[in-house]
Amino acid sequence: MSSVKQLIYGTIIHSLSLDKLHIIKNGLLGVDGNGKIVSLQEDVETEKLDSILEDLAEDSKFIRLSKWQFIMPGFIDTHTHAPQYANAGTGMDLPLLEWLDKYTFPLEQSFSSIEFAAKVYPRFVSHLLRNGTTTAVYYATIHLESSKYLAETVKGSGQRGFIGKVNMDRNSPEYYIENCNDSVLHTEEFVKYVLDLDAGQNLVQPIVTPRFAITCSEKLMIALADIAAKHDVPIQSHLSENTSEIAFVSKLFPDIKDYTSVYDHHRLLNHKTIMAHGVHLTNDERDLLKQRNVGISHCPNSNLALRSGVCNVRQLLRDGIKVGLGTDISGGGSKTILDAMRSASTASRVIAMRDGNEDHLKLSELVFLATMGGAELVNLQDIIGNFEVGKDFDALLIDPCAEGSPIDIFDIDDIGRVFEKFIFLGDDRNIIDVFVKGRRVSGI
Ligand SMILES: Nc1nc2[nH]cnc2c(=O)[nH]1
Ligand SMILES: [Zn+2]
Repeated sequence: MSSVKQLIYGTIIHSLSLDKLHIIKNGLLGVDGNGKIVSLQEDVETEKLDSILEDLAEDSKFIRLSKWQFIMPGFIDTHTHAPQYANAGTGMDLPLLEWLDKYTFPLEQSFSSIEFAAKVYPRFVSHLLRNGTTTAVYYATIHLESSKYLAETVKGSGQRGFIGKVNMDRNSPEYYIENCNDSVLHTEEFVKYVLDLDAGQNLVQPIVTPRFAITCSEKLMIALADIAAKHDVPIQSHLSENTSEIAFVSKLFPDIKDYTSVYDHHRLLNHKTIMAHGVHLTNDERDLLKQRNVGISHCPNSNLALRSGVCNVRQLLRDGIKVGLGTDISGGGSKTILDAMRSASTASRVIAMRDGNEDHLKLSELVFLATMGGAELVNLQDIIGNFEVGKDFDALLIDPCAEGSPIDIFDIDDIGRVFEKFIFLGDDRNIIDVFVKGRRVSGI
């Protein structure tokens, strides 16, 4: 017990696999001074608590959860655009390519000003944390300085984050474009800067970010693949989101078989690559993604809002492709992974109705995608995603009875139903504490 710095007693809920949601009653979870889970016991009788607490070091903290409170793993947002937070909830009248031109590129250009970035980024990171996102995978903009500033903001907040300086050297408006050399030089500088900032802590990491094949020349894509390989860092981009985008890519690369192969051709696909969307993939493309062990960030809010299409997540999972959830702010209008889970549920029901032979996603699967699935996408499945002993304590303390709670509990309810109510009805009022690596981070 001497290494335990925090001990939590009560209901503990986490995902063991896609179909196994584990609800531990009278659980006892110990966290050490480095934020690591050192013990997890089930069914610990209340009567035994006194003697357990006697052994607890004086400077350790004990949290006893009340009847309906529980802890669960923090949410992982595997795809979001921090600058686009300023547009969230607006401009959803156009499809992807027109939407980028009219709303998104003009906004992102404003981040050439650090002053503007300072108005948006801290608010966005705070909102994500308050809504239970303990890990987020961010796109910044093409600007080196404000991208560094986003990394510093995430670091300062205590959130775990992957931050990408966006690359685009063609098919972009003249007010928002880089030349290939600058793009490469700035990216390498950015990668080194963020690696230094993190100092090996696995909290803030760089991610190489060719925006998508349309806005990146072949030379740029290859140079970016080299930077990612040299520094052993992950890669993110967009893939097969919208049919006009796919047609544009096949016009740009007439000799390459399909969109996924374009990235493969430029050595951008590996086990550390996260591709957002993957709505319209062919069988061959899914095979290639599986072969390269690429993860797909499913962004249902965005796919519905931009009318990009409905992604068949069950098909991806059947094919053995890793899947996590993303908010894709501001293609998607909601900044919460709770909302992404609900939209993923709705999207899967649309597929079920349309195809007849496909079942919708179940609660255990939605929770897995929001936690363990995301951990697999960012290659931190041995560090976060659930409460296995040895992992970091990235967690949410949920109070279904918090003040102003949108959840009502009745005599017919049990903890399983209350958990389901939180997933489908709950909001930030129920998230009363957020921990990353054992540290409380909700107070920003
Ligand atoms: N949803 C979405 N798709 C993209 N494809 C290229 N850029 C973007 C973006 O900012 N949002
Ligand atoms: Zn996106």
